Amino acid sequence: MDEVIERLRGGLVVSCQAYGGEPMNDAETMTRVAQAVVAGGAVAVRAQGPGHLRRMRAELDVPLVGLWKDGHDDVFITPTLEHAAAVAEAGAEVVALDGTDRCRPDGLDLAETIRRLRERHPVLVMADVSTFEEGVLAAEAGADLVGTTLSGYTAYTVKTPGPDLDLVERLAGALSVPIVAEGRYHTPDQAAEALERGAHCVVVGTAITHPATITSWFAAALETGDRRAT
Ligand SMILES: CC(=O)N[C@H](C=O)[C@@H](O)[C@H](O)[C@H](O)COP(=O)(O)O
Repeated sequence: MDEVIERLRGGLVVSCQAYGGEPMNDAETMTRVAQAVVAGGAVAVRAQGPGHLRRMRAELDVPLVGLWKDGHDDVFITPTLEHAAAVAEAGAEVVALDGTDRCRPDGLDLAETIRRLRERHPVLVMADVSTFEEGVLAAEAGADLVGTTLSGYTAYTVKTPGPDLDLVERLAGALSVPIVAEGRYHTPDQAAEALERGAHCVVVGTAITHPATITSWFAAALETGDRRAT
């Protein structure tokens, strides 16, 4: 498993996810997207749901960072031990789960979730956190990697337009586990800066794999028309 951490070092992990009833939300399409990002240089793929993960595991050679989203509010990223076990059984080498210290739906705390998951599966655990304090607690709870994924997505954090690079730098300065920079990395420069500020690797999702959002950025810029002569 140390080998997986080494494969991630200094690299780009691309999150290949579609949501709800979106047209690209099927295992076949997301697996093709994942193959395309690997061809472009992604060292690993982050993906959602046992069905997508199983398909990707059969067709990709890179490590999979797997999660299972359930719900939208509070704890929704791989919320319970059973979700985590299903992600591991689908073939993910790294199980990404909510690493905040909020109550989990199955009543287990993070340390117990990680301990019981490891009893069942030889996986790495990535704790998705939203604050520095959560990152410290997640490392103490046994997480192998700590990601800034949830900064801006909890009730007590602010969603800045860009990534939370300060959180990356603080966590990297304080913890010995690898820090994964994730959340609103929209440009290559931002991703490179995360590595300079101590990240072990960077996860980019929307800006590479979510065409509806990328298109909306361009469409909005045309609608504003600020640059057009009046
Ligand atoms: C908060 C949450 O639900 N994040 C999810 C976690 O897997 C995904 O929806 C994000 O796309 C992923 O974190 C990558 O981030 P971005 O798409 O900003 O590059």
